[in-house]
Amino acid sequence: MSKIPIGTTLIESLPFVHCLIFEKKRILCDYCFLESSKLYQCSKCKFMHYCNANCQRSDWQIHKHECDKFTQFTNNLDLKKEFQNDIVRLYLRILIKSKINDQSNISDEYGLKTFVTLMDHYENLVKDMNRIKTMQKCLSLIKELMGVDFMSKFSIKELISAFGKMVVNTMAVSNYDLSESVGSGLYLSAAYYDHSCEPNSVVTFNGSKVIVRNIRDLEPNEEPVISYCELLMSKKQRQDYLMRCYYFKFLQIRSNLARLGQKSKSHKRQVKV
Ligand SMILES: C[S@@+](CC[C@H](N)C(=O)[O-])C[C@H]1O[C@@H](n2cnc3c(N)ncnc32)[C@H](O)[C@@H]1O
Repeated sequence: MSKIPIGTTLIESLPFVHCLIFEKKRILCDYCFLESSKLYQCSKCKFMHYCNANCQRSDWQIHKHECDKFTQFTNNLDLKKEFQNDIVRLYLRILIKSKINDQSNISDEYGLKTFVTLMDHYENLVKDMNRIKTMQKCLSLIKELMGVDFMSKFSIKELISAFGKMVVNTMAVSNYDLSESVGSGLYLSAAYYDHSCEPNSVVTFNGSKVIVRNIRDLEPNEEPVISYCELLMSKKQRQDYLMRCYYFKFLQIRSNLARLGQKSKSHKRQVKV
């Protein structure tokens, strides 16, 4: 096995689910997150905007389950306001894709993770009262929008696990120069990569596509690692942040030896939950 030269694209893939931040609606396409001088509104719900028919078609697999329900926003402005919160919309999309579309065992082209194999930190999450309150609030809004029939398709355990997978694995999607956040996305294989405060790889985005590249040569069997946090924070701040958001105490890069035999996997920025 030879070294992986610096700058190699380790992962370039579309999200499992993603959601444009509300402030960027009518500026960026809801599917590809790219700017367009002309965006076409979904004629039915009038809530989604796409740059072309291809993007609308690609999003339809999920949007067809929301579209009818989003029409309520015309008469229920309070509910519309609640759904400006990206976390609620992303959570709804995760529930649709994993269960209603039955995609929980499907991986992306790299095959490192499926929705089923993502970490959910179930035991930590159920003890985390702040996140549980946020989850309950999201669920009551999703129930109001989607109805009891939709909710009855999920067990409590599935709802908690899906929320855990969202908060532990979702990346905040930035624009091309990482200067501002444009949305959030759950990327299956990129979610395989662990955190390091001395990362050997970085995450960037092209629209809603994630791109992971190594920033130095990687030795054979060396795991790509990315940073989950702002590296300018003090060590204590980083440790607190990683514990609060990802439920682990960062000491050092986890030993590659412990990983031999696993498939090689490779910045993630936390969405605010
Ligand atoms: C997005 S997942 C990373 C992938 C995970 N290792 C897996 O195989 O599914 C994030 C979780 O991985 C674990 N993790 C990531 N980096 C770590 C590190 N440097 N030390 C200990 N645990 C880490 C934590 O449990 C964290 O919540």
